[in-house]
Amino acid sequence: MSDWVIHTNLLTKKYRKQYSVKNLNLQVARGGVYGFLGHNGAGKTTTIKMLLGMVKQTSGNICIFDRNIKRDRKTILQKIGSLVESPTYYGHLTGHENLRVITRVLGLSEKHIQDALSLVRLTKDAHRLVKNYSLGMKQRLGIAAALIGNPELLILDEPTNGLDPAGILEIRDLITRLPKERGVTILISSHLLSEIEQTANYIGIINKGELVYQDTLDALKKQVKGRIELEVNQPMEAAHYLNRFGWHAYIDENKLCLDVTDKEKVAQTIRSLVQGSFDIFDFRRMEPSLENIFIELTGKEQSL
Ligand SMILES: Nc1ncnc2c1ncn2[C@@H]1O[C@H](COP(=O)(O)OP(=O)(O)OP(=O)(O)O)[C@@H](O)[C@H]1O
Repeated sequence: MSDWVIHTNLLTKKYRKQYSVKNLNLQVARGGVYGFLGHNGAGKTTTIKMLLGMVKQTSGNICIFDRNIKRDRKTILQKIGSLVESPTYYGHLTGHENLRVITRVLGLSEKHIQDALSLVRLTKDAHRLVKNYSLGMKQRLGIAAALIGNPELLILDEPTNGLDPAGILEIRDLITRLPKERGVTILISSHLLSEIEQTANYIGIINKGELVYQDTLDALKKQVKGRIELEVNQPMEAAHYLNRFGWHAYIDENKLCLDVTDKEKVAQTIRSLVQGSFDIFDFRRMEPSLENIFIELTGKEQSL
């Protein structure tokens, strides 16, 4: 058994001459939450639909549970729960009745319904009509439906889209609990870094169909540099002056900048500037931001 629940090799989808997904080598580890991040139109849904066999790849391979989707599609899909685009439900039925429709099709028992409702914390509201549910509750019902066959892998495409802050919190809580309580592996897509950052331990960033980053969230954080910005009387001269002492100062919007945030280095920089007789009018410490890295990797023109 490999470490990967999902493993794709050069996965590619072309619509006419346009690549939607290009040479994707996705590696989703067992038991964790994989955050699949990218701007709108980056190729997340297309990738997810290929994983679920809803869209046929142009080239490349998909292995899920160490099986090739081309050969073992049915066996693989039996172990996956998914929520792609908005969940479908009957508004005139209760949450419980909606799930019963699914268990009948799958030949599952009442216990499965109770279990799924309890996981998404909808037991109390199970006998209310779904048309009276909040958006967050409807989304949780969609996830309950995805969980009903006790899947090993849960794939959620932008599950918090359109939800209010309370709804987002509900889904976030659920995504954090499931791997711990059930050992489920989760792949969740989003265009919001802040969303993925809260729940995922592994990150894949897709940009214009290509994977531009894939590693742990911690590794991504290590790439993040903070910086200091100083307003000085002669910024260009000050940068040259500092660089003669081995600093890497640069100018951004007429501010003198250095990619340092640790206290000792900040103090040394200011001391050097004072010794060089530069006037310091203003000083700002810019804390490291994951968002900056995301923008760097995916292009500034599409900032979040
Ligand atoms: N059936 C299709 N025919 C032609 N082009 C398509 C089709 N489906 C998707 N695309 C194109 O593929 C690219 C990736 O779309 P996709 O929906 O996978 O992106 P996404 O990252 O999921 O974004 P969003 O969150 O907006 O859905 C887009 O340029 C889209 O227009």
